[in-house]
Amino acid sequence: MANSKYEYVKSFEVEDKIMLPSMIVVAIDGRNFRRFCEDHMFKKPRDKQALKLMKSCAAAVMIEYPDVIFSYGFSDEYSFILKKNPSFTRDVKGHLNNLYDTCVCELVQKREVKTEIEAHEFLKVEDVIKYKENGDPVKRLRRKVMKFRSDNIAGKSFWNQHLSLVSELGRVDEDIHKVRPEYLESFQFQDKLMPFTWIVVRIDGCHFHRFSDVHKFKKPNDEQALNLMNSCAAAVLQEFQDIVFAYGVSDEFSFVLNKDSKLYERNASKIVSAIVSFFSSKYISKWNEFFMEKEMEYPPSFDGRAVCYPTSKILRDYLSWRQVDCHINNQYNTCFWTLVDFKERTSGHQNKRCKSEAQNELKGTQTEQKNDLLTKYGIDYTALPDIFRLGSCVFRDKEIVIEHCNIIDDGFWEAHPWILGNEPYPGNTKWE
Ligand SMILES: Nc1nc2c(ncn2[C@@H]2O[C@H](COP(=O)(O)OP(=O)(O)OP(=O)(O)O)[C@@H](O)[C@H]2O)c(=O)[nH]1
Ligand SMILES: [Mg+2]
Ligand SMILES: [Mg+2]
Repeated sequence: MANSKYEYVKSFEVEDKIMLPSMIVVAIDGRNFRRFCEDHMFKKPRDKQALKLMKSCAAAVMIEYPDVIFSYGFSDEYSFILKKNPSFTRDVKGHLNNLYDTCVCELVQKREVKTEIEAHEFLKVEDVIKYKENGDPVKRLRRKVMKFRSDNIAGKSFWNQHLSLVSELGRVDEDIHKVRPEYLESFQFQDKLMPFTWIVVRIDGCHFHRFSDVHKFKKPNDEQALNLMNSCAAAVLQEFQDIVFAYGVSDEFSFVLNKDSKLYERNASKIVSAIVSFFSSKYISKWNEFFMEKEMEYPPSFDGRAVCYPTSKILRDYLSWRQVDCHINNQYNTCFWTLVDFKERTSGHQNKRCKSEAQNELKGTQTEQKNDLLTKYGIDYTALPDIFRLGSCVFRDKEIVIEHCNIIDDGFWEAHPWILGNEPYPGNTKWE
């Protein structure tokens, strides 16, 4: 689907792939975790249950992402090591070949060391990881995650004992404690975002096609699901004062940080991971507020990326691009599901043919033809709720508000000049 004069903004998305054949380590660390531990009365100095919870989450990460071959954690942090040539293609063949042992390590005090190995068998179970366009399931064999309690991962003997790791990571020649920390730090990927530019963090639900199917979201738009997304975005604005505006549609949200923001010294991974993680936690904790009668079958996850836009004009073009995309997708989906619904009702049964026929009928149609089609089926597109047609804006106007308005035309920005920093916030005497 071609998209408008605004599409040029894509050229600001810089390539941020990590050079091959580097080994990637993703280190995560609890944000403001001291407060979290106090609020939840964790035992001091170490809460065994909390450590177990961390360990169980790390194991879940390794099952979800088979490219992670080793992880190591203590306190509120975990490091995940990815194999040298990450696949990230979730096809069956690749993953059938990917059946190898992995382990999750947990640091324990020397006194507590147990040599016993706790092995969890997940083998020989096939999980459906997603569905193809034609509805066929894509399956993957579950992996075996081994958990070790060990104090000696800094010694070469540990590594050299585990042959499955050696084949992925290579043999270890030196004891790790002999390596200087400065040497290790020199490998840290510096991803500072350009100063004095608008930073946009766009997050997007991972495999939401499946998530919305499993949770039987209404088609093409589920208002409660969108309200949940909006409420999470409002919580993000409450938490991160540097975010001045957010725009959301479907399973995505774009968060705009103030041009002068110094959040995490403009370190991209930190900013993105903090927002994505906060948003995901909120989505899970707020679920029951929006879906009282629907249990969450499994927790969703989101991914994210940060892009810098040098001027307000380009930032606005970015937001216009997303809103045009919202319109194009919504119009298409409304037509598609109207056709499918009609075909299913008239043929008396649900089948794949209805979907492919609807797809063929819509191929190559322009806006006007789509509107005509909807009129034929008694639908006035312009009368559909704004939240579906325009997406959602979240911003501060004395308090944090959620609105569904046209952000392409000047009107919105003229009515809210403080968002892009041209005026102080309403009710504030000082500039924010
Ligand atoms: N039924 C329903 N589905 C929705 C709704 N909002 C989002 N979705 C689904 O979520 C998908 C979002 O699209 P994408 O983000 O491109 O696809 P994805 O499945 O999340 O895949 P990745 O983002 O690549 O992980 C849509 O294609 C829909 O299937 C909704 O309100 N109702
Ligand atoms: Mg998605
Ligand atoms: Mg999406």
